[in-house]
Amino acid sequence: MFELRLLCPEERVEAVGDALEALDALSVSVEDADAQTPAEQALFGEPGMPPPKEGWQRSLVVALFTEEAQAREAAQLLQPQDFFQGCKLLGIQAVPDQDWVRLTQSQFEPVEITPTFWIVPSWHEPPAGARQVIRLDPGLAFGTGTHPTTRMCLRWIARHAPAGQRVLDYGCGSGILAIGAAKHGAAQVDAVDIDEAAVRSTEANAQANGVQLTAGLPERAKGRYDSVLANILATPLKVLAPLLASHVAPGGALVLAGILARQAQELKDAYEPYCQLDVSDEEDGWILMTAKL
Ligand SMILES: C[S@@+](CC[C@H](N)C(=O)[O-])C[C@H]1O[C@@H](n2cnc3c(N)ncnc32)[C@H](O)[C@@H]1O
Repeated sequence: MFELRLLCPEERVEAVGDALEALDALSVSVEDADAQTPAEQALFGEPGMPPPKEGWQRSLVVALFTEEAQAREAAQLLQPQDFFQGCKLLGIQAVPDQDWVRLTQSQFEPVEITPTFWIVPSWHEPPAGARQVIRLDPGLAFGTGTHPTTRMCLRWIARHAPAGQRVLDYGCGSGILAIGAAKHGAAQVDAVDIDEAAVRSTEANAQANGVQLTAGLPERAKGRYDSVLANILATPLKVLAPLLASHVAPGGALVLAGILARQAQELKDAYEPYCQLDVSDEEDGWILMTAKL
């Protein structure tokens, strides 16, 4: 692979990027040409505010090509164009071969939920002492155990070991909570999501983990469950309050995540007609709220 490196003023970046893509660049990346210098510019605003400006004053534009000849031809075609005015060709250089798969994989390590309960990517050996292991690779659906909300739900499952129970994972994503419950002995597990891709991902992950569960769209959730887990977000959790509460069997547990610490009271209020929610775990500003019905 060969990369063509260009320096472009802010107003030229879009046209040059589009032209490079039209010239069959495999990828085009843009970064602040003044990064790591006193002239570096931040392009993010205060929370809730727009960014101070759309682009950097000077951008380093890097286009990747399979062949050196393609990179040279792109440079020759770009230089006489009107929209190239003010831009500068920095050079063409070979990109050393990398094992990209290995590099990506090396960023995903096994995740410890408890000393005996781990989430382990397929390319790793489970750590010694792991008794319940969820095999899961980063994929399209949310839930690979790297987010605090998922970890808190899994910790709850490990602590409350739902052996023999009927469990509902509402908003299953990758199916990680449903699989975790099955690995802890749940007798029947239903996993539902509004996203069809999540349903397919859950089915595939359940099979890869050798566990039985039923995955489907939300209407697949039927009747009452001993434990209902929902890691969504505060707003949908509030809307879903009557529905989720109606799926919990008398004496059963409701476990909600995806809630920021400052949203605790709103959630308590929304569920007050059905149960008393309490904060039972906290990690990185996220809370786990649970109730017995
Ligand atoms: C934050 S992910 C959680 C995934 C996984 N359960 C976990 O704990 O990592 C939330 C999931 O809820 C799904 N979702 C969002 N709103 C929903 C709704 N109203 N009903 C069912 N699923 C919903 C999303 O498609 C997404 O897969």
